[in-house]
Amino acid sequence: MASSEVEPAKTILLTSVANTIERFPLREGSFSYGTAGFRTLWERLPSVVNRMGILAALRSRAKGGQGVGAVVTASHNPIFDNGVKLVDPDGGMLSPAWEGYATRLANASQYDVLLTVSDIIEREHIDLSTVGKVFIARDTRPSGEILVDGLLEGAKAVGAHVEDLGVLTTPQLHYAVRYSNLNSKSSSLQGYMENIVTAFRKLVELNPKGSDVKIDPIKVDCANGVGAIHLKHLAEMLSPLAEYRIYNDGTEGVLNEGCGAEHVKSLQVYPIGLDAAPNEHCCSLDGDADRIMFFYNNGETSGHAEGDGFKLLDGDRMASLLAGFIHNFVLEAELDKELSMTVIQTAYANGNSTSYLTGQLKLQVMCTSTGVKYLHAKALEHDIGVYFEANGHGTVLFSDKALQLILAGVESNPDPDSSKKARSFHILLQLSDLLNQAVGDAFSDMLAVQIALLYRGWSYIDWINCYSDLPNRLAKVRVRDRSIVKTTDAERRCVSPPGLQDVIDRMVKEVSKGRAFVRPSGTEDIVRVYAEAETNKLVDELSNGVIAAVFEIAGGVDGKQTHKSSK
Ligand SMILES: CC(=O)N[C@H]1[C@@H](OP(=O)(O)O)O[C@H](CO)[C@@H](O)[C@@H]1O
Ligand SMILES: [Mg+2]
Repeated sequence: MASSEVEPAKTILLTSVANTIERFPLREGSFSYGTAGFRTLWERLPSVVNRMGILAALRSRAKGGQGVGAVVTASHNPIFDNGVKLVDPDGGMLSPAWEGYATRLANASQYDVLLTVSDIIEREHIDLSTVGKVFIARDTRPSGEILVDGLLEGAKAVGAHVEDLGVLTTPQLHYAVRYSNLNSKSSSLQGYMENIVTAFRKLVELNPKGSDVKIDPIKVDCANGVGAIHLKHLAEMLSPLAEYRIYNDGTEGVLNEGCGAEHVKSLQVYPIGLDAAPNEHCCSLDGDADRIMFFYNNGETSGHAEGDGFKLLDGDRMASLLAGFIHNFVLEAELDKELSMTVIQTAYANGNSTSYLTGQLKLQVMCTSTGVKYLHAKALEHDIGVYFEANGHGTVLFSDKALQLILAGVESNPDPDSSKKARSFHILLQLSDLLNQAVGDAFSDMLAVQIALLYRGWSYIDWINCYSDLPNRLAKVRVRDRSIVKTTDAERRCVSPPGLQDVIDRMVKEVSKGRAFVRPSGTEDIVRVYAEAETNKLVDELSNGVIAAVFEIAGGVDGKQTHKSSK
């Protein structure tokens, strides 16, 4: 574009931005684009969401018009919260370099919005002759419909074509964005569904034990959220091969209230309305279906009615099951010399899961900071990257090199029945289709776990018997200013406030298998304290000691702690 044309184009764009933001006045308070985008009470969000529409369109134009996504969701949080998160053209989280723009835009006065937009156009060398493309989706929150209007307006004001995909799970939106920019798969919702259904069916057929097997039915708590809508459809497509019994489908209960992945994980109790008979396979999705927790009732009574016999299989368990399962086929396909495979965890992974992965399965394990974007980025550095947060976010990524080698193996061994090696190539290919390559996805994770258990002939009991979790505690401490707490070494060590880490080190040294760390939450105004040790007694001592130290050294407020749970 000739430079003389730039200024008028920019003036038109800024006028259009000025018009849209005027309709969505800034609310009180400050906003920060954190681990999960922006999240707060929905009434505070109209201006933020409108500005994220503007930013999504700018991001798309900066990427030469590739599709970008914006999803309106507050995941596992209460129904009156909402949020907005942007999705990059590869289907992953917004580039960290743009998170700063997001925060700046969200807090800017009306006038500063124009300056910020102008600044982004200059810095990112945005060619104003490109047209942007923005995909929008939302979860089932009633406020979503209102907020989406602002998002739509913002994106259109910056000259983007907007496609409102309606009520989708967060991973479905990530998938749509990714494949709208790649031509390898259909990016439509139907395309998403057919892709995982086909991969699942083929994997059942490829089972080395034969395809005439019974898949254990699974009870799925959908947290009264968007997962229920799409799981109903998925269940119809997979019937009668597999059976999904849907609970908390949103027809009666309230989103995330007494149910969902966060509820079962933090309280270690069954979701409301789901009666788990001993050893029945169950799981819980969160409100936007990007994470999943598995659980069962082991039949023991503990006098704690809500959680009697409750046994949780979390993200660490998924990492170890799927990593071991996939590695086995990598070995059988004789790809282990050519492909690097790594499991990525965060500091919240139970120490015994890490020992199992490295000691028993002989796999490489790496640790990153909390937040899917960090795990995802690290996974991309490897040919096969298995990443899971303990709380159930995660997937398995296959590099282009891995896919090429697997495809070449399938092409030179078209008959999976010809050898174990041949079958392994076919299985790996289908697993790479089943597992969402854009982001962690409760549906594809659930189906992948079912396949791994099916092939192994395992129940949840066999799965849980791989290792036993070290007793652990996760607590929240409210402090005056959590930004003074700074960490290093993938958040495992605290460098500020001074002296805190020394105290933690001294306490950890005193307990067998002790480990503890503190970090400021990226999503709540609190400091998180994690501790684990060999016994419940020791972990309580360690956890309480560290909580007290944080309170004293980091400026605690509101009593010693606000919340504590065992994982
Ligand atoms: C200990 C923990 O579960 N932390 C969660 C939580 O982050 P915090 O930064 O700890 O608030 O929310 C993130 C976004 O959903 C999720 O990625 C992460 O795992
Ligand atoms: Mg979620």
